[in-house]
Amino acid sequence: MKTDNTVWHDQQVTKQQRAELKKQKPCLLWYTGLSGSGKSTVANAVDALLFERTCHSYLLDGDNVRHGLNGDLGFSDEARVENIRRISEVAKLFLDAGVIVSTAFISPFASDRAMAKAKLEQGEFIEVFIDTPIEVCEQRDPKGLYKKARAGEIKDFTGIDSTYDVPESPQIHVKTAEQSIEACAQQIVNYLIERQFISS
Ligand SMILES: Nc1ncnc2c1ncn2[C@@H]1O[C@H](COP(=O)(O)OS(=O)(=O)O)[C@@H](OP(=O)(O)O)[C@H]1O
Ligand SMILES: Nc1ncnc2c1ncn2[C@@H]1O[C@H](COP(=O)(O)OP(=O)(O)O)[C@@H](O)[C@H]1O
Repeated sequence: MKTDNTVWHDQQVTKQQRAELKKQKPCLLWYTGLSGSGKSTVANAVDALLFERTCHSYLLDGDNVRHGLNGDLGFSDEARVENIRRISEVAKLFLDAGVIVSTAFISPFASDRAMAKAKLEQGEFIEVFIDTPIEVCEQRDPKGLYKKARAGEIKDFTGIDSTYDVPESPQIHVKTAEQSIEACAQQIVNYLIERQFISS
């Protein structure tokens, strides 16, 4: 619970100085898509390409964050809202440190993605829609979760009995059923170069 007795301290080293040191413009690549759409795979491939280019990046991945920071949260609508709220706050801290951040969460609700965007400066939030038809996700089923959801063993499964709001105007639209993992990752890195978040 926030109290009235806390005061914001400006830090001596600024976000801009940190970014200049790293020779990059911090931003948040916000991956969103169904389970099995390819968020983790593509985000990891992008992160590896950025690392190769000596960029300072970090990936917050849904499954991993749910093991620690958000280990107390389930998959009700309320829990998902709190999950995204915490992630967006953590991502903002990373941006303050001058880092290029990727978050790979289903983040099914448009209102939560808008909330995450609103926390950042103009242009920093880059919505990356990993657009993969549910039939393809279900066929891939890398964790066997669709099978369990169809069998009624998992409730509130996104795309089956829980909502996914399709992004209306994502900055980057990635179709993993039509392109290789490498091509998807390169599409995102090209966007960062074109918008001068990183140098070519
Ligand atoms: N009910 C239900 N619905 C959707 N997903 C489920 C569910 N239960 C467990 N899982 C597994 O949890 C991963 C999704 O976690 P996220 O934190 O990305 O979800 S959310 O953004 O809060 O909606 C998701 O990971 P990904 O497959 O990587 O998306 C699943 O492995
Ligand atoms: N072009 C592609 N982009 C991303 N993933 C792909 C692609 N083609 C096949 N896949 C496979 O789809 C699966 C996606 O799983 P994952 O990345 O865990 O998705 P999510 O994080 O969205 O749940 C992986 O097994 C991956 O190898």
